[in-house]
Amino acid sequence: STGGAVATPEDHDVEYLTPVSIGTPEQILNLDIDTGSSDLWVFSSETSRSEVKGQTLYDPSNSSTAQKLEGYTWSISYGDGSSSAGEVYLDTVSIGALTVSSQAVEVAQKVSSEFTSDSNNDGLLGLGFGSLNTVQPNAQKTFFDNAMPALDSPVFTADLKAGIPGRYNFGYIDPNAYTGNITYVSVDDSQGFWDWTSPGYAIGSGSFENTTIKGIADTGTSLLLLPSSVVSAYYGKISGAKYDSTQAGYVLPCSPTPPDFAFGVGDDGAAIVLPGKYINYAPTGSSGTTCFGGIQGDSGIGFAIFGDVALKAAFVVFDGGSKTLGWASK
Ligand SMILES: NCc1ccc(-c2ccco2)nc1
Repeated sequence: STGGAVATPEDHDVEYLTPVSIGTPEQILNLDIDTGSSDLWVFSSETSRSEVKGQTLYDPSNSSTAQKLEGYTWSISYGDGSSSAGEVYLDTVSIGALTVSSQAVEVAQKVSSEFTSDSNNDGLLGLGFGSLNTVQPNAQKTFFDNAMPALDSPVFTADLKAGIPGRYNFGYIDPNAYTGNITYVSVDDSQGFWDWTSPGYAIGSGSFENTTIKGIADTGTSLLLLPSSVVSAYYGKISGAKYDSTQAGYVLPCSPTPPDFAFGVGDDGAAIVLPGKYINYAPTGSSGTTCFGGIQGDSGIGFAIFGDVALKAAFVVFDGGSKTLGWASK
């Protein structure tokens, strides 16, 4: 089997939302597919009314295939400080033509203000490794883990794009979605993440800097978070760029277009190039003169995060069979 669906960017590509069908008859919710976590949770009929503002709600009582897991609960908090918690059902979940008949659907009873104010986001679909799942008393499998045995190939791919819809596919690699070769690298799944090591970076037309950068491929994080030495080297090349403590990040003049940023993949010289315009993440004020940087520091996290700013420059294969990541330009 195979499947897939469109991934539509929200403002500034802060996140990408994908239609997911849940229950019988189908209830379609737009979920944030997140390779950095492993819970599938949704806004629901059980979500505190004061914490819902425009989201589509999954109502298990309207699904003939919903089965409550009595006594099961979940609670999750994310790196950005947001959180949610609730109870658990099993139901049929589909992404395009790919259906999992008994998927754990975690219904939110509480969500933090960040989710409440994100009116188009109806929940998250985690595609990290199973060890990150928060369901108690027994952890539940991700959609990918449940689907994998039936997939033509044990993979899913992320083809996110700047400002326009891209796609998540399951079970196959679309040869028309990328250019050149796919370079595969090893993954350390010991922390539950798609954790890999880049050999270094280059700024603009500059020489390649060999420096080990260990980090996670995370579709659920907006920015590219890198070691402070790399971030300082990048913004040091840009007149007027500075760390703004009020914005809690590096800001830069939106014009002229900043230099490209490339990160290495594998030991044969392959690299993914971020066009400089991807680093103009969003204007900080109404004038549009100053932009918030799409590359920021990873201090305090313990690893780099290759979030959407990086991923949207690549075609990425998440290989659950070999536990590798494949990177290609496009
Ligand atoms: N890295 C997982 C993740 C995804 C989305 C969010 C989110 C959306 C709205 C508010 O917070 N938070 C964390």
